[in-house]
Amino acid sequence: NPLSPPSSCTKGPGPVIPATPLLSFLVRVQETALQTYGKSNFDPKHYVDLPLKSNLSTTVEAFDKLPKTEDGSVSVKDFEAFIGKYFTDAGDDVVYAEPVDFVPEPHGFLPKVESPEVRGWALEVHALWKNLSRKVSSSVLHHPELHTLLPLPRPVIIPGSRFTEVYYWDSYWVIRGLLASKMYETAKAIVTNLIFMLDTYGHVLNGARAYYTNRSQPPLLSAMVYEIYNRTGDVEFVKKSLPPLIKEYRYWNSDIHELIIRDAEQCNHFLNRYYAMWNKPRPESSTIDEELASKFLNDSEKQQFYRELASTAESGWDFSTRWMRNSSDFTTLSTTTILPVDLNIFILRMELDIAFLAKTVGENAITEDFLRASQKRRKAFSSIFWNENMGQWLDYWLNNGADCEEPQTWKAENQNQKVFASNFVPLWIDLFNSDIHLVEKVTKSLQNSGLLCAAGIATSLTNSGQQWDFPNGWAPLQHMIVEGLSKSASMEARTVAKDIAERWIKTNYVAYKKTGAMHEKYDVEKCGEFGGGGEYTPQTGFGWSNGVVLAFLEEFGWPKDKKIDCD
Ligand SMILES: OC[C@H]1O[C@H](O[C@H]2O[C@H](CO)[C@@H](O)[C@H](O)[C@H]2O)[C@H](O)[C@@H](O)[C@@H]1O
Repeated sequence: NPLSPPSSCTKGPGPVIPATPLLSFLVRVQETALQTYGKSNFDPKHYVDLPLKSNLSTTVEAFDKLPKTEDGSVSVKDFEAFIGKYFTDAGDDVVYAEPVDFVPEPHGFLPKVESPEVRGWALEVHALWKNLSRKVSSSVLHHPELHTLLPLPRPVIIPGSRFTEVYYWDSYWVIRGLLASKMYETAKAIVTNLIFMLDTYGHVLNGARAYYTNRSQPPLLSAMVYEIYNRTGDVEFVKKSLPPLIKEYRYWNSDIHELIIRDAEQCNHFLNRYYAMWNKPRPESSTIDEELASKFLNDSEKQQFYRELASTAESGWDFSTRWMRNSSDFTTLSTTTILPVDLNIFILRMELDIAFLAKTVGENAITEDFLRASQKRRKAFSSIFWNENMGQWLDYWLNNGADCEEPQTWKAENQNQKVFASNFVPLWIDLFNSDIHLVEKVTKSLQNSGLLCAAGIATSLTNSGQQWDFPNGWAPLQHMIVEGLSKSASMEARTVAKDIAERWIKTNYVAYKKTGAMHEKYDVEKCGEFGGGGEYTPQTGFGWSNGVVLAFLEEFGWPKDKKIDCD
């Protein structure tokens, strides 16, 4: 791929970004906390989010002196006294920031929402941007060594609850909502922060914490810049963003994330996978990962499993049977040997966005290069991911032990024929949704897939207890599929899009009225119920859900007399 950096592909164990001394110490504190309190209501992330009051060495010394029993536990009294003396509360270093562009009812807000009831709720959701707006405290800026929270120059919108830092892919849907709320400055500030991370660490981090430096998340920075430009026409913003976007493109097409597949016509395709630069337990979930890995006796198997866990977190779908070779055995997680449909769609979108944005600022040579790259990837979608019988695009499984140097030959049996919402994400891209015959075929396939439920699109058909599986529905997945279908010239596709959007709006509304909150995920089998499963308790707030509801209400509106309760 001529747009990729030169390959420095090496065989053997992959790269690792070392943890900071503070982070390694907080993982020890987390382990002791688990021994001390036990598993019930234990959230490991809490301990790696604790800000230090003073320097690390004094704190470590005090920790080492705590009287410990043989199993590593400390008395609750001693542990609490230690935490109180040496740490401020988790979240103390993330402070409220008044959004500069928030007004209670923006001029021209959701013009198609005529129902007073729905309008009232939409204004409450809009007001949640104020609750979720944060900046780093001055201690983070002046003493970053005391915090795992990373210093960022501008305010952010956080997802909410335990997620008190900005997240990469969440920000795309947060921004879609902010644009409906006419909060353009807040939207641009988020992008400025993500670009700051890209400049500082070489990639946009999963989130703004020291424990996320070893991986990214689904790459949607170019899509954020595109949407903001589309609303504001701010050419200066595009000029500033273009070089970082090209830098990010190179990151995703560098050796660890890029592989070559040779199709039946002997044509090579450069495609991408998730791959974290980490081979230990995820610090934010260290106690959980260690327990999960306990079945492996051999160190190199353990390290590979830890890399799979972190790479799955990079995918944003943590966790799901989608990444498991055997869907009933979590330890068969194999994310690094999968070419995911959605990741490759995000990179195709990056190519198209960069081509468009470069044209906007007169960089025609860049436009040409990126259009060429997008045409190649478009072909790869037909040869590698498309399955004509199913009318869906399927993830492609690499042979075990894949390395980046040797092209692998495409085999039909390596397409994962299980149904996931991600199989329909290509519809989001105009190259696909503008083809009416294709859209009609894929729409039929979606209708027959089993994913369409009473309250939205299910993530998969497998009820595994993982959060990115049935019966959970996630706002980003609803949005990409609905937006794709609704752009099509096919009447049938547009009707399906509107129907899904209405079901999703209803379930968000009814759950909000019942619980007083917007939720991170919903149960698509039961209208008005939030989702569950996974390694942490269900969270509220919630950035991307708010963004998608506002974007749907802006697009589809709500008539004056239409009911909004669950039928
Ligand atoms: O602490 C466990 C994991 O939590 C995050 O993942 C989930 O929340 C994110 C924020 O809303 C979301 O982006 C992701 O899709 C969710 O699965 C975090 O991103 C993971 O890295 C972390 O291990």
